[in-house]
Amino acid sequence: MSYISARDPSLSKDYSYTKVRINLAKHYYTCEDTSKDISEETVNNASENNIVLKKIKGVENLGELYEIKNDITLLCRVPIELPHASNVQENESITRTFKFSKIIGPNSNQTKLFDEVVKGKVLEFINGSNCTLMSYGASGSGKTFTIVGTSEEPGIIPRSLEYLFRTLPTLPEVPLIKPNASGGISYMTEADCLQDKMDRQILLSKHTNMDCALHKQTYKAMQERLSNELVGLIDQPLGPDVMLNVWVSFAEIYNENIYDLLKPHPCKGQSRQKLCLGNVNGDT
Ligand SMILES: Nc1ncnc2c1ncn2[C@@H]1O[C@H](COP(=O)(O)OP(=O)(O)OP(=O)(O)O)[C@@H](O)[C@H]1O
Repeated sequence: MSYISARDPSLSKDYSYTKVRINLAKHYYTCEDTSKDISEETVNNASENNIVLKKIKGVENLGELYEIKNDITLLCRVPIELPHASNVQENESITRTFKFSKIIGPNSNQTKLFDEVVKGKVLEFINGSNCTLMSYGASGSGKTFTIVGTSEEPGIIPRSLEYLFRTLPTLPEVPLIKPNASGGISYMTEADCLQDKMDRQILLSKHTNMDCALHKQTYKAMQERLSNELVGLIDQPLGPDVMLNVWVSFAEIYNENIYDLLKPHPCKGQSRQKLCLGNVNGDT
């Protein structure tokens, strides 16, 4: 997990920011058979590294809309009452078959999802691999529920954080190193540490007391729920020469602009600073 570089104003001098657009469909491809009847010939193109999951939220008319053929095949029906494509007869229903790496059915829950899909990835991350998990779906389809969850049913973020921090050995209170924009690390001076501490205090004080208390209360309840979950095992015990620091970034993409959510809100009348995607040594 990296730290958003644009929080450091000095970086803009050293790096050229470019418009970088990636067609994610090419990377995260789920094969679709557009024929009207189910065909078993569809091919699953999700590779070992690109796992495409379909999570199905329980809704009343689920059976009319979806049929889970097996662990990886989903049949979707476009409801007859919806406007159809021009080449489809009236009263004719359309069905489409989609293949995924795995289908998480409506009877699954947050614990199963985390244990079956995410936990292994967090462990891989702890042991040195890069992992990305992206949640994509229409408004109201359950992204926030799945990723954040509730006090009663904590989602992927609180579960990952608890798993991460309970698996790692105790971390130093003062950070000594920090990721930089070129993918390396920089050592922090005493002044950097002080600045970072002040940034954190400002960030937390910018919430109203009510918000802050509510967030803490919710997270505490989540932590209590997760306190009996098993921790992971680090591949190799860390030697005395290994230094561990954890940094997180939290960004929002809104109307095609990227904003750092860990940067305090600007004063009234000022607009939020937009972040740019940068290209450093060929990496975005
Ligand atoms: N698996 C689930 N079980 C129970 N309730 C769910 C589930 N998934 C979503 N919900 C409920 O459905 C509603 C919409 O879900 P949510 O807010 O997570 O959608 P979203 O995809 O984040 O929407 P938006 O993009 O508009 O923010 C919420 O009330 C949420 O609690």
